[in-house]
This record gives sequence, structure tokens and C-alpha cells, in this order.
Amino acid sequence: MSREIIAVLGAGSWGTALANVAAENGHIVRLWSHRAEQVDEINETHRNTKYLGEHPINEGVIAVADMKQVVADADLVLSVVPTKATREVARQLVTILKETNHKVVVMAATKGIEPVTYKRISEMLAEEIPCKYLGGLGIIAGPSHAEGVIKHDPTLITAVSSDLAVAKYVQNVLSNQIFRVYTNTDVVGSEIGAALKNVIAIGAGALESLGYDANAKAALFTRGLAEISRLGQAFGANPITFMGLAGVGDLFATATSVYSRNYRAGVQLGQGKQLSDVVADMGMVIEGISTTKVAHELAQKKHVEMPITSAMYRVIYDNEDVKNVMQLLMGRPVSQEGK
Ligand SMILES: NC(=O)C1=CN([C@@H]2O[C@H](COP(=O)(O)OP(=O)(O)OC[C@H]3O[C@@H](n4cnc5c(N)ncnc54)[C@H](OP(=O)(O)O)[C@@H]3O)[C@@H](O)[C@H]2O)C=CC1
Ligand SMILES: O=C(CO)COP(=O)(O)O
Repeated sequence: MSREIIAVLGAGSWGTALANVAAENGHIVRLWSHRAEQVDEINETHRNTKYLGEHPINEGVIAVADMKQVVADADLVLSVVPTKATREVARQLVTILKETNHKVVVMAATKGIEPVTYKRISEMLAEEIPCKYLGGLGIIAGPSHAEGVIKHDPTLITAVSSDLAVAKYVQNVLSNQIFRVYTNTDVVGSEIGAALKNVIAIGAGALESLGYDANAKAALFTRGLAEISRLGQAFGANPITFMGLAGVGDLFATATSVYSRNYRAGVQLGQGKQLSDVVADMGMVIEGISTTKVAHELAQKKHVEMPITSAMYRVIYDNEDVKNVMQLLMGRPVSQEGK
């Protein structure tokens, strides 16, 4: 693999961990942060303490506050800001690409769906970035907590693009002995799996707060995945995708790990903490909060039965008690699997 120039946009937990992987693979890596003090911290101490504590970051990761310096000669751009910042950051990227007049491959690592428009991340990017500046577009997904990746836990992710050559390029750039990248061409399924597992992870945290064990969690994962798959298929996703890294893989990782912001938010909501306090105390993005509303609305729009998502909507947005919504779920008419 040649030495690529990689621009990582967003210096939170996941942007920093991905930049670290790319630098460890020998690429030239520039990490864009919109906060000058964070740039100094990363370059001077090789730490990003707000997001990754004392974990050292590879010295090849150069943090930069000026996006133009980061993007000007890049081959690959990894967009790793939260869903709500994706369009704004993409517009800044386009301004630079117009000036430098060059093409980049853009891969989003964000897991969410835009409220109101219901656009997936790659759809937002395709709307914002003119084709003439795109050497390829896709996403990366899969079970990959930044905290695990930075400490070299073996991790498998998937690079997804409708253009398999683009997915293979990203696979080659990011793969190494402990960070193994698969490819997939099902963008719709992968993005829906990646976004909606967060809703179920909040539910898993809420179950934990009630003291329930493996039976209840397995029930939640299985039926949660069934409804994610139903929604995905309503948008044309390949059902096999939900059996893969962007589906069951990421659901398992997120809904069982204390690293997960969504799971931890679920625990706190289940304990009766106010949503605004949960969000404020986390200090990092909890994508599943917004995705729960989006998924609940999409289910209604597409006439897809998503009882767990709707229950989570009532917990998060109507302040309903977790135990009550769980009893209502358990009291639904008995049904047949596989429908
Ligand atoms: N954390 C993880 O393990 C994983 C996260 N993801 C996904 O990656 C995305 C990012 O998550 P994560 O890194 O955890 O989030 P964090 O909350 O840790 O970090 C978000 C980063 O984006 C920055 N940011 C927010 N808004 C803007 C903006 N308008 N312009 C520039 N920078 C901005 C934040 O800056 P500031 O510090 O100023 O707030 C921060 O550096 C999410 O969609 C998440 O679901 C995917 C896989 C793993
Ligand atoms: O997507 C993730 C791991 O694959 C990260 O999940 P959280 O945002 O819940 O931490």
C-alpha cells in the first residue's frame, strides 16, 4: 500500500482513534480540530485527554486547526463529526476543494440519520459535495469503540461503498494485524444498521438499570435487530447486512459495553435521570437520542412495526417509566418469528 495523505475531520473519540490507526499504518495523517487548545494538546503531549484520557496517540498524527491545511493535498477524507455537524463540515470541505480543485475519496464514520429530512450520512454528503470533487464516497461501520481501538483491542470494521473499488481502497489503507477491515457494497443497510443499533443500546442500558440479566438482553437484541432489519429492508437494504459487522456486530458491541455512550445514557435514563442532565454530563455525542425520534417517525412513515423503537421513543421523549414500557412490550399479542 502506498503512503496516503489522510485528512480526519473531527477530533473527538472516534476521529482521534481512526487517525491513530492510519498513522500506525504509516500514512501521513492530519487531524482537524476546530478547537485551538486541543490542537496544541495533541501535538505537544500526544494525548486527547477530553476524549481518550491518558491513552498515547501516535506521533504521526498531526492536529491542525485550519481545515485547508488538512485537506489541501489529501487523498482520503474521513468525516468523523456528529450527525448534526455533518452538513456544516461538508460545506467547509467543499469550499476548500473548490479552491484547490482536486478530488478526494470521502468516507463517513458517523452513525446517525438527519432529523426532518431522514437522510443517511452518505446521502447528506452526496448532496453537499459536487461529484467533480468526489473520487469516491462511502462509510465505515462496525463494532469499534474508540476506547478499544486506541488500546489495540482486536477490532473488525467494514468499509462500505456502492463502488467496491472504493471500499477496497479504504480496506487497504486502514487494515493492519489488529484492525481488520472488510468490505461491503450495501450502503443503505450498513448505514441503517449503524444508526439504529444505538436505539437498542439505550434500551439495553435501561434494562441494566432495572437489574435484568441475559435473558432480557438477548430478547432485546434479537427483537431489536429484527425491527432494524424490517426498516432497512423497507429502504431496499440487503437483510444479510444485518447479520454482519454493521448489524449484529455493532449492536452487540454497543449494547453490552460500558464504553458506549448510548448504553450509559440508557442506564442513566433507566435510573430516572433527566434527559438534559444525561446529555450534559456525557460531554460526548449520544447519537441514539436523536436517532430514536428519527427511527420512530420513519417506522410510521413506512408502516414498519418497530415496537421497541417506539417504546424507547416514549421513554426518551415522553418521560415514560422503563418498567411500564417493558411490561407493555411483554403484554403485546403473542406472535410468530420470522415475519
Ligand atoms: N466513539 C466511538 O467509539 C465511535 C463513534 N462513532 C460515531 O462517530 C461520530 C463521532 O463520534 P465521537 O467521536 O464519539 O464523538 P465525540 O463527541 O467524541 O466527538 C465529536 C467531535 O466532533 C467535534 N465537532 C462537533 N461539532 C463540530 C463542528 N460543527 N465542527 C467541527 N467539529 C465539530 C467535537 O468538537 P468539540 O470537542 O468542540 O465538541 C468533537 O471533537 C458519531 O456519529 C458516532 O456515532 C462511530 C464509531 C465509534
Ligand atoms: O458505534 C460505536 C461503537 O461501534 C460507539 O457507540 P457509542 O456512540 O454508543 O459510544
